[in-house]
Amino acid sequence: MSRHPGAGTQPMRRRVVVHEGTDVLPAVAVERVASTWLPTDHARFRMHGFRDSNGVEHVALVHGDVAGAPDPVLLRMHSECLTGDALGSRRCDCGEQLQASMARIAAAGVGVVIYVRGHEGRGIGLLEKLRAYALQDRGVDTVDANLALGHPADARTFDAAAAILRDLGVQRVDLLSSNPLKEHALTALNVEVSRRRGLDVLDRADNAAYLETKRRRMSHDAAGRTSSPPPPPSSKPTSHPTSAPTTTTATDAEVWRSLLAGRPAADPDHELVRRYGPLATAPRVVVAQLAQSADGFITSAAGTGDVVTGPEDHRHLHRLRALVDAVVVGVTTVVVDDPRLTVRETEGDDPVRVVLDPHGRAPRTAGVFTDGLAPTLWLTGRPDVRPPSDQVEVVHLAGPDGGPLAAARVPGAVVAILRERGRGRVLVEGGGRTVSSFLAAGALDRLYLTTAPILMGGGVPGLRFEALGSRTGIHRPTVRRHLLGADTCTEFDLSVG
Ligand SMILES: Nc1nc2c(ncn2[C@@H]2O[C@H](COP(=O)(O)OP(=O)(O)OP(=O)(O)O)[C@@H](O)[C@H]2O)c(=O)[nH]1
Ligand SMILES: [Zn+2]
Repeated sequence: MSRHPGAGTQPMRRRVVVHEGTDVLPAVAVERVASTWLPTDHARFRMHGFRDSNGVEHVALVHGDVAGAPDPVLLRMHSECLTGDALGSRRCDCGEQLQASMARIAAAGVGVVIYVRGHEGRGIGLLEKLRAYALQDRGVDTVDANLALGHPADARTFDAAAAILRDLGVQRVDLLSSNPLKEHALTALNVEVSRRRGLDVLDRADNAAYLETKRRRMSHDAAGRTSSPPPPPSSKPTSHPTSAPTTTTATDAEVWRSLLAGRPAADPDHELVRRYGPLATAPRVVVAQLAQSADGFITSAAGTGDVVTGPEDHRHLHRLRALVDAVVVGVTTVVVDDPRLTVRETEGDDPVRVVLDPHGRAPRTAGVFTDGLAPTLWLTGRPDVRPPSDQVEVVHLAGPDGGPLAAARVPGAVVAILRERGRGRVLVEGGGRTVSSFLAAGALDRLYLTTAPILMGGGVPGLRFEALGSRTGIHRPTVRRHLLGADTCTEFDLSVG
């Protein structure tokens, strides 16, 4: 079926030539050789295999109806990276970007991933990239390593990708990339880039220095930015009647600020708006977040606070904190983890910290009582507990007769106490028992349950509750799914039914 161009007798079915401006350049042509289906975790993509006139084979994953689409088509033009894409390397962020872009396109319903072969190592080839890695192991940065080996810092060309877009009938794209040079390359090849936005992929300890170098030396956007700055004059040809000016779009930071301000953001498609829009605009809402292994444990048996989910889930938790007025934890979490419960991994104000401690077990030396980072409410059934510092307000939980409050009534009482203090937006953050008790009491509007793809076999249990009053014991709320790196966050809407 597949044959090298010119090597066989079968004529090429399509040949697309891309010219830069009106110049006749050595153009790259592509031939569509095969089309099939590719079911993936994200969507069932139509997959087209192309061979370019240099003999390099590429694939395009197409979702939805992209040919002649009236709106710009979401595009990921992904440079081949065996180590990142196939082997899960943490030296770069390629694998995560590829998965995130497939998820994004699946969610949007329309889009294209072009997997560009021949781009390995920014165009220097796999083994040369490994030699560059070996230099980087000795402290050379990613740019100087290429140069030291006699290669340009970036040897990629995007003609084949532009030709594939033509073949697919795509003229206008929303580009998923942090690299402005990709945008300029497409524009120069007469593909209209209506905007460019980065993917919400976090730096990790193993790739932070590499990503920092790309930002400092290779003009990649700063973390979290998704802007489309105008291209540098030298890279934009003047003779381009068909290429429209690039529009600047809201950055992640701007979208996040509008969410913090409770304003429905302009772009309903933005990942942050999709994820947090409903929470940001509700004046009163009680949500919970819990992270657990696929078999339902939040930490090992020793309860030493090993975190089962990855950094994206961690950042998600900080975003939830920033969007609420109060964050509630059970006393065991305070005793075992001594958490700060402040907002550190995103912009936003710290919520008031609430310790739920029916028997007065929390140590007076706990950070939430002594660090002075944010006010704390200590909710306890023990009448003799006094505030350990000015930052702490003690509220005594008592039943109607002044005696201990029944466990099943505690969640409702907590919400009422917080509302009396003008704290209508509440996050219940842990541990497993506290979140489960709010769920079982019907006190939650939303539950974000993040599952890590790991099996623990035992440990401190996550969600455990009695069947929620349904006869089958199975409860099927409406859900939305968010991919957070390797983890999956399922958002249960519990406000109905
Ligand atoms: N030479 C070299 N190539 C690398 C290195 N790390 C990753 N790559 C290659 O870089 C390519 C991806 O480029 P990146 O700079 O990560 O990102 P980009 O494609 O320019 O921009 P994004 O669209 O935001 O991903 C892949 O082909 C990788 O194989 C490295 O340290 N040295
Ligand atoms: Zn990579």
